[in-house]
Amino acid sequence: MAHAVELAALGPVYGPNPRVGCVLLAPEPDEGAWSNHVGAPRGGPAPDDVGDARPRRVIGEGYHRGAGTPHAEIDALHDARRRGIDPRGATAVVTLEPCSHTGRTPPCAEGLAAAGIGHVVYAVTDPNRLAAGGAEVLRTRGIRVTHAPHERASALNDVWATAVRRGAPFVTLKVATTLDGRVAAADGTSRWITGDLARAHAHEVRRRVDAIIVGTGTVAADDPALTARNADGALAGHQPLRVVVGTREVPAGARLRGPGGELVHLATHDVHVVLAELGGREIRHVLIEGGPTLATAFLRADVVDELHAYTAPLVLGAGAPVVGDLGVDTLAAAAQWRTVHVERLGDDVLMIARRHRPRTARDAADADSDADADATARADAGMGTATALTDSVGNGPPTASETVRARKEPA
Ligand SMILES: NC(=O)C1=CN([C@@H]2O[C@H](COP(=O)(O)OP(=O)(O)OC[C@H]3O[C@@H](n4cnc5c(N)ncnc54)[C@H](OP(=O)(O)O)[C@@H]3O)[C@@H](O)[C@H]2O)C=CC1
Ligand SMILES: Nc1c(N[C@@H]2O[C@H](COP(=O)(O)O)[C@@H](O)[C@H]2O)[nH]c(=O)[nH]c1=O
Ligand SMILES: [Zn+2]
Repeated sequence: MAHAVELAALGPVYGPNPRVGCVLLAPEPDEGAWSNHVGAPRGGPAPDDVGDARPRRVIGEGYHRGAGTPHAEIDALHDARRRGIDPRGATAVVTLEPCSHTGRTPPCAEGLAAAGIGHVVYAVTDPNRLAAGGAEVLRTRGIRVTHAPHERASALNDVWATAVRRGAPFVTLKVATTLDGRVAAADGTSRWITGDLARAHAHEVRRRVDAIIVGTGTVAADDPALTARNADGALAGHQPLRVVVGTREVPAGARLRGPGGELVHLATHDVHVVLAELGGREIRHVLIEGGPTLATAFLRADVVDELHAYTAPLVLGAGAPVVGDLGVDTLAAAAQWRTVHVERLGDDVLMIARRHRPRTARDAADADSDADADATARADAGMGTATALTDSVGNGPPTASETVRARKEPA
């Protein structure tokens, strides 16, 4: 399963579909094929999560490359056939329950059954109600099915699964502030609060989300392009949707209208309308980069899942605060957050925190493992949301990006 997770991680983190990996194992233990077994322990065979006394030969592997392309299981079956191997009787180890539905592609449960697969081991129950039920379909075909929960397999699609269960996107709120929590000086100047490394980091995050949201106030003040750019300034291959919220028009010459992701203007102040609209477009992960008005509206509605707070060593003493009144009049009424990652970026510091919401009975029923939710969130900070983040809360190693101080992103 660990190798299936590695394969899954090769897929795109953005887009409507999950990252899924699949490894096909030969039906019988095969002494001669030791060198083909990825991760075979040097000291000799050991039980693996397929339940065998010793690892088996890998006869095919695959992963999902994004909506509309073959699912991991089908990709792995193709791989076996490319190798000239008949997968009949093989075990399919897959990170997500095989799908049972005809969506953009045919159902994998049927594909595995048709290929004569003898045993399916999967890590995560599919939270997508349209696609779920593949395990049962396989059982009714007489195929042995094992559910083997795996923390990293869950963590890999944590953001996606949250969005799919909810039918609305996972929400990340990014703010770049001074030490005294200001996003602009008294005269309105707001560029160059945080440095180049923070900017590069924020662009890396943009490359991983499906949509970026700002309010019309930010469009008017900053004229942002809201594109995802590589280190050399060139547009990244994946461009998130650019969403502007508010009643004012986006000016004809706005940079937002230039090259980049599709521009969507939502003339509303209702955050739930915004999220429903984006959920309807299969947007799984949104990044809010708006000003204090938008940040306040989303926090007040308690729809923010993750906070990315970039803090610069500047003290202004006056100027717009990052967030307005949230209706919190006593400490006990404040929303609870848990820090899942801290990183120094030049002179700035990034803190990533996840909203801590007690699990409902439904969440517990949906969950695949007993893994602590924070552990999942920390793992996700490294794989799902921010880039190359280590679990560095208090004890992580310094990152390669800790050396240079530079300037704030011009968006
Ligand atoms: N440091 C940072 O992280 C950032 C700083 N900034 C700075 O913030 C400032 C702009 O702040 P701000 O005007 O708050 O920017 P916003 O992006 O939050 O836009 C606010 C506008 O959006 C519309 N709007 C959308 N939703 C709501 C809602 N729920 N309630 C009320 N209005 C809503 C309103 O305009 P309408 O009348 O059109 O409906 C409102 O005036 C600039 O100085 C900018 O440089 C901006 C982004 C990031
Ligand atoms: N195995 C697996 C998925 N399994 C299920 O299929 C759903 C998407 O189906 P479709 O619209 O046909 O692409 C997805 O939400 C998930 O529930 N999806 C994937 O994109 N890749 C895969 O490898
Ligand atoms: Zn499938």
